[in-house]
Amino acid sequence: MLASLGRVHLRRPRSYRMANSPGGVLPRLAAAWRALTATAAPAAPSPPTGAATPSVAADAAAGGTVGVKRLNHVAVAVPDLAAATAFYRDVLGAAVSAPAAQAAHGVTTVFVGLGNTQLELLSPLGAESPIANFLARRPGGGIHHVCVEVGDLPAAVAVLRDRGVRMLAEEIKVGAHGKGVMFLHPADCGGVLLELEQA
Ligand SMILES: C[C@@H](C(=O)O)C(=O)SCCNC(=O)CCNC(=O)[C@H](O)C(C)(C)COP(=O)(O)OP(=O)(O)OC[C@H]1O[C@@H](n2cnc3c(N)ncnc32)[C@H](O)[C@@H]1OP(=O)(O)O
Repeated sequence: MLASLGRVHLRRPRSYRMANSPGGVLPRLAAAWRALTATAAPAAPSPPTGAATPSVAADAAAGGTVGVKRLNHVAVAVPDLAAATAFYRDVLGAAVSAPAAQAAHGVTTVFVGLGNTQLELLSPLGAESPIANFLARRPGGGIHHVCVEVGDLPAAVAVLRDRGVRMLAEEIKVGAHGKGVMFLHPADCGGVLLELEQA
């Protein structure tokens, strides 16, 4: 109806009335928009791209971050180093290093090249090897630790100590790559034995 009692009523098209009826598409779109805008979280900042933290030492002083960088290696404790080396070299076709005794760490290591990272095969060396208990509990071997690089290891250790993360050595030691390393207690790192290595 276009007019009634002297007043002009403009009637909307039937398609609009259907869309705007209860349960129609317009009220549903409006409800969806209200729900979206009420719950939408602010956009998360982009993840770091791997660039070094400008000053980890400054961060440490400010209670900041460690500035963790790339994965260096995943270590696998093995009961038979020769057999494990042969498996990675001859069966999987990976390049493997010669075994190297790491007397200061109580292990013998073989590195397995994987292109984007490496595996470190670990075998006990000496009676006091820190992997002896691990292998006693898992005679077949298993993933022992994860090693990530940091730009400034002493500063990273300071940050972590400040945050109550337990170090597994008093001082930074020289690791398998001739660089400083520090192990962090697995109970403070989500059950993972974490090794930090100077990049
Ligand atoms: C050459 C160098 C390099 O890469 O440069 C290396 O690789 S040297 C690689 C070898 N060196 C290291 O691993 C040095 C750091 N490791 C350590 O200080 C030790 O091995 C600990 C990780 C503290 C474990 O000491 P220990 O065997 O005497 O104690 P434990 O057997 O009673 O274990 C204490 C608690 O830690 C847990 N735990 C032990 N080893 C673990 C591991 N590899 N990953 C995750 N959790 C582990 C146990 O389940 C237990 O948890 P619950 O209390 O919940 O039962």
